[in-house]
Amino acid sequence: MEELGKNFVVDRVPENEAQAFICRAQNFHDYKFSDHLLTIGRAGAGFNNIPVKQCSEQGIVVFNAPGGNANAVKELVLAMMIFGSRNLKPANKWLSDQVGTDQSIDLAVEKGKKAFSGKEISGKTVGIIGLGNIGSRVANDAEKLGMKVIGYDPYIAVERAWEISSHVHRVTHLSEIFEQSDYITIHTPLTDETHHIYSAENFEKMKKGTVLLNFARDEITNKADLLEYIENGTIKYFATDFGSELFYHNDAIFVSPHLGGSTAEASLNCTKMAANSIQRYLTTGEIINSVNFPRVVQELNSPYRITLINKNVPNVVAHIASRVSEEGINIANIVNRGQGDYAYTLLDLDETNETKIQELMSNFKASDNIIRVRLIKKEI
Ligand SMILES: NC(=O)c1ccc[n+]([C@@H]2O[C@H](COP(=O)([O-])OP(=O)(O)OC[C@H]3O[C@@H](n4cnc5c(N)ncnc54)[C@H](O)[C@@H]3O)[C@@H](O)[C@H]2O)c1
Ligand SMILES: O=C(O)[C@H](O)COP(=O)(O)O
Repeated sequence: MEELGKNFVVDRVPENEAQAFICRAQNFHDYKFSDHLLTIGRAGAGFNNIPVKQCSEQGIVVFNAPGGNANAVKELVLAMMIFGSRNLKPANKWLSDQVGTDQSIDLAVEKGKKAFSGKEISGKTVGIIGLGNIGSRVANDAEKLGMKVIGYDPYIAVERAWEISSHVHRVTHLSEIFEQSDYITIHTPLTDETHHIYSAENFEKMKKGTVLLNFARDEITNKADLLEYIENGTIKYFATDFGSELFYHNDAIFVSPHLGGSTAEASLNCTKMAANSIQRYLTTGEIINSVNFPRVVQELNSPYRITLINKNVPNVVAHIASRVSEEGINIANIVNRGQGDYAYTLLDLDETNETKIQELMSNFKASDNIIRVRLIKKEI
């Protein structure tokens, strides 16, 4: 992988000696991370497969690839809205059950096709929950396809808000999405708030014949409630990226096997983004696109940089500064940023004496509240 540069080997070290993992959606919740592991790059958007809290406690910086697969998901979602509207799943099943000559099947088709007459998406209302990298793209393109678009996202990022067409109407209550939409799609992470958003309480508010989509996470849907509201005609069609035995033989449900982000383009984008973040972190200590540590970018102009991951408690910076001063070293630059319970420090030193630097490192390693210490030597 060229993004990692010549100083890194890929796949040729035992797992418990690796400094970095790059992964997709495999579950790490029961995994014991070795002390060698410094970072994990999730080559995708969702990171609920990674025990982020545990990683923070161990000083492991977790990166994801925001937006890297957003176009792929958007295209599939738009396709699935049309697929559901045009009854293509039951129509295809009906057609494949026809027997006879081409001529007799043609006759049956012309007679029987009216049973599958669909609806156009143009002019209809789509409600989008979550206007991040994917939701904002779905919103803009649905609008271009002639739809009226309403969106709900109480935590929308400023950059995303700027990118969204002024024709997209933002609603402030989730219930408005369920009450007003002909199509509903969700593009949020799985959180306590989004868990089972698709359940009876909200289905009850929907128009009869709504097309519902879930290409975010399985646990967003309460499956028993979903089947009940398909049965009573409220939900005309459900398209999802997450399978269940309950779904496979239901004509009103289409399931793809977690393919939203599975295109050649998205896989390459995400892997490159994760590899770039990891490479930058390992070689410069800088952090971009981390899900558990703040963004810290600072050019290295000194012979040595020490990076510290510490608990976000009072006096840590003062403690760092006094340890440096005790060694008679001059600080060239210091950046400290906190996020939640943890903080990250880049400490650039005007010092070339390696013995002094190593003593300082040992002091830091022995300090309370400092979880991880790394030394980076400026390449000349
Ligand atoms: N099916 C797939 O293959 C696939 C691919 C990519 C992402 N995903 C899923 O889609 C999710 C979204 O991806 P993204 O790239 O757009 O992420 P993103 O972080 O760019 O956007 C998520 C958006 O959801 C919003 N949000 C969070 N909680 C919310 C809530 N309770 N109500 C409304 N909005 C809320 C956030 O403010 C943010 O704008 C991912 O977390 C992942 O679970 C699935
Ligand atoms: O969150 C994501 O990016 C998607 O769920 C894609 O997961 P994948 O990398 O396993 O395809």
